[in-house]
Amino acid sequence: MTLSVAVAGASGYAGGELLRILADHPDFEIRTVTAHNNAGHPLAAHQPHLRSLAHLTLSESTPETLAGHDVVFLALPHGRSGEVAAQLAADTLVVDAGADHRLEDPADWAAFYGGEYYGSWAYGVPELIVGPDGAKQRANLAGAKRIAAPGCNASAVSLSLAPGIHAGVIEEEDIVSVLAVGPSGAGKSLKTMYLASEILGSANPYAVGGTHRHIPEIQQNLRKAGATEPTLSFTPVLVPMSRGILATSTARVKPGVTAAQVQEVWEAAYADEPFVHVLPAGSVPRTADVLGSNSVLVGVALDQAAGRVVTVLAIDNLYKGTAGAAIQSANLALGLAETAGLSVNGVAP
Ligand SMILES: NC(=O)C1=CN([C@@H]2O[C@H](COP(=O)(O)OP(=O)(O)OC[C@H]3O[C@@H](n4cnc5c(N)ncnc54)[C@H](OP(=O)(O)O)[C@@H]3O)[C@@H](O)[C@H]2O)C=CC1
Ligand SMILES: CC(=O)N[C@@H](CCC(=O)OP(=O)(O)O)C(=O)O
Repeated sequence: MTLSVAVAGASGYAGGELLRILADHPDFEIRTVTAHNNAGHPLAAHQPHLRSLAHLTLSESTPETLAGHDVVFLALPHGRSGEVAAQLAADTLVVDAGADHRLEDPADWAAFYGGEYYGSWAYGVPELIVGPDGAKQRANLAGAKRIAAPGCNASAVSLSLAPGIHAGVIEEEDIVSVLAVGPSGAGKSLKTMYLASEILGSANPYAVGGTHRHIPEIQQNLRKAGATEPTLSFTPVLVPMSRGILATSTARVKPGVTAAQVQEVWEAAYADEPFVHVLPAGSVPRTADVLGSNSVLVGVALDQAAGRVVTVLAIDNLYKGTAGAAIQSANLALGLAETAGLSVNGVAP
């Protein structure tokens, strides 16, 4: 049976990537695409690379235009998706690419976002370890009607560290994550810091000093993996690549843990995962290896002299970091094959 789909925020980067994947998904038919200032325009004016969808026109992102679909994907600014989702039918599967439903503690929401708190939904990273027995988040997605897709950086760091936290081979305090990120993570809105003249030839740190909004989301994930009060220094650095995240995380190793044990822990955590691949010992990924795919590549090493485990993880922020996670989670919620419509193969060079 083909399921009808609406994508809100279809003129943006996350909306565009959702549409690109959904266009080739065997179980979905895209019926409605919506925008805000650009409502009324042909979709092709904003997503000219989506040739098979060139017949579609952008409507307003109202509850009325989004009603009557089996699945609604929201790729709207923070605050807006919470407002729209609250007006959608309870039996519609709603997947939010934004942050409005990710945080379980209203105090975290107030501290890092502010404004109305809309409550938390099932978190859209199926591969995350969320139970003391090693249970994965996919179990909580089966049959869900409301799903919060992750923050792309939060997903990268959480997937990097959850195996080590769960297995008890790393300390949960004094974690340090530094990420190289592409500007598409910030969306299409025009801001000076994302101009080509500011980005090309430069590496620009931002949200330095514990202010990034993904910090409470990562801590929430690490608690589910087994941490009690994880502390994390998190610094993203904007680099000149349109897509991609390379997350380098380090954490103190527990006494007596060997390099072979560290490799085994990460391999065991992701052994059966279709999209998360642990590289052989001594190998680390590049962002170029995952662009355009739902793949997560992670390399892990033990820095004996520093007494720290180092993980290096690469994802495409728009694919696995957002749209791929949203669609993979929707597949699980709907009882479809988890991998339906999603590719492990990237584009290169
Ligand atoms: N880019 C990324 O890598 C990631 C993005 N996300 C999240 O996805 C969501 C969309 O982000 P992204 O695609 O990057 O952003 P863009 O700026 O590229 O797109 C925003 C979309 O929202 C629409 N929009 C803007 N203002 C309003 C409004 N007031 N009411 C309704 N619609 C509006 C825009 O329409 P119009 O063009 O007509 O103005 C556009 O379609 C955000 O919540 C973001 O945080 C999550 C993970 C990663
Ligand atoms: C380059 C850049 O600005 N990237 C964004 C990624 C945003 C994201 O993952 O989405 P949400 O805003 O929905 O959390 C950032 O670091 O905030």
